[in-house]
Amino acid sequence: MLRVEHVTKSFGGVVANKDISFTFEEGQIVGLIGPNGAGKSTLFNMISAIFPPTEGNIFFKDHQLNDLSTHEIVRLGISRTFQNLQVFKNMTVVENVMLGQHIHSKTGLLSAAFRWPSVRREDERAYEKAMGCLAFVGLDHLYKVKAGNLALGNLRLLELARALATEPQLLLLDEIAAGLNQKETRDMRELIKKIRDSGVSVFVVEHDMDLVMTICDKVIVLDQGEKIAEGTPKEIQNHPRVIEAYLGAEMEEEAG
Ligand SMILES: Nc1ncnc2c1ncn2[C@@H]1O[C@H](COP(=O)(O)OP(=O)(O)OP(=O)(O)O)[C@@H](O)[C@H]1O
Repeated sequence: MLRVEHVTKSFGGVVANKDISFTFEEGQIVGLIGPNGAGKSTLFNMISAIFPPTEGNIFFKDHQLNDLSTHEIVRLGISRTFQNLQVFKNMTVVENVMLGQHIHSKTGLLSAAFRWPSVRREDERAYEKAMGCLAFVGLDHLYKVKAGNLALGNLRLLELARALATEPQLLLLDEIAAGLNQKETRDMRELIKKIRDSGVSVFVVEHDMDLVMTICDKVIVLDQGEKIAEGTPKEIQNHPRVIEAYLGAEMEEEAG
């Protein structure tokens, strides 16, 4: 479904991703982990066409993604959530999800928001679909509430519903469980499995190891921009380079 081939991304002198390659089979939940600054968000940003790789290629079902726009990526069937929530606080929950169907990137969402009255008139079906997505994540009862009044857990569900509204085949979740309490994290875990079971492949960047290790079919580990390991959760947990990378990061934090 997804092929990342020798991808490198440099920001000036900083090499955020260095010669990364892997494949992603359809129907899986794959985890992308690594210490802070390892390059996880950079890789997600390239797969969702926020920016292109400096070198290498990314393919989704044989479409090369390198030069596509975020609109085109969404149309191909890739959707994502962002680490920093991107909701319109003065709009209702259902309106936020409807906007997501029109466009997905930060700037795209903004321009859709400016066109909001016409967007709203445009499509009865968009409303029905948005309500369906809200029901799927368990947020339909709050459809009329202003997004600004939602607690964090529900905001994350809203982002998820909005990403699902574009009917993705591949869903990228960037730290979807960050800041959630134990129960919310457990519920999120079940929801991610439910998404996978509905036929959507899921790629998760996550710091919650428990979540990653219990739901992922495969885990890819980055450290300082390089892929240092790839395997089943069990293989990854016992992998010497992974242990070393995390211990190293912890020791750096303690020292400084
Ligand atoms: N737009 C940018 N300009 C310059 N440097 C960047 C940019 N984006 C990321 N970097 C650098 O690239 C490296 C990888 O960052 P990235 O955000 O991809 O890591 P991460 O694994 O997602 O980290 P975290 O877990 O803290 O979110 C870091 O050194 C970061 O400072």
